[in-house]
Amino acid sequence: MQLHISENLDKLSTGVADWLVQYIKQVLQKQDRFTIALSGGSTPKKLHELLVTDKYRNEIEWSKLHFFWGDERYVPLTDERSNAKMAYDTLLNHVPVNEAQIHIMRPDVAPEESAAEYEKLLHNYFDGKPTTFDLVLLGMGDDGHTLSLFPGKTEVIHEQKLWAISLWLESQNMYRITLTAPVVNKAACVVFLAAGANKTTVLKEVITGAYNPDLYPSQVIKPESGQLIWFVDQAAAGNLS
Ligand SMILES: O=C(O)[C@H](O)[C@@H](O)[C@H](O)[C@H](O)COP(=O)(O)O
Repeated sequence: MQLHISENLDKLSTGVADWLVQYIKQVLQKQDRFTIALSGGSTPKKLHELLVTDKYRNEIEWSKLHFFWGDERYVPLTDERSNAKMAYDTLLNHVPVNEAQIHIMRPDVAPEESAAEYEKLLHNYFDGKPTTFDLVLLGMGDDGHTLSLFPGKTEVIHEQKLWAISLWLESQNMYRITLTAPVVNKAACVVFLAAGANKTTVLKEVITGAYNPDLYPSQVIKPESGQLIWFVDQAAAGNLS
């Protein structure tokens, strides 16, 4: 596991953007497609906004990237809570990609159907390959959740068969569609982004505490053969080093 600590979210985002450009180039030297699962939440926004500036935009072969999501709120694509909307608004509408490269978790069919459709899509892409996504970008909530694996949701946290499932999240009064640990843990590289003092305590528990994924679901992310990299700011890192 690698831990990169930056002074603040801006510097964290720049560090991730620099790393990402090099990683994409490295992967595309060996294959003609790069698969990335985007994270929801607010932390990735700054990274997305950087990637659409000339400095980074011109360094990436956008036509070779395929975009997936780690999880989605089951709300219309026009809803501000939609992870897909956030990605379109801050990234996908500003780079030369076409709809065939973008694979959303559909909010216009029943949640179970959307998850089942995504399950099929993922197997079409990754069955028979040594790893799944080239990169999974993840955030971590201040309760230690990642994707839509929330504390106490033991079935979802420990799902071992399906790669994509739907769940009812009573705390937010909405359905969620989420990838599960098995498909993420088969990725070639998993990157967590975490920033802010509200994550200090939980980050220390997740990274250095006893293994307790029912309380700290982010701990269930342990790539089998891929890299695990944390990009955090000093506020979240606290006295981690
Ligand atoms: O749909 C979501 O909410 C995200 O996928 C979720 O897992 C997010 O990454 C964390 O909640 C961190 O969110 P912030 O980046 O806003 O702190």
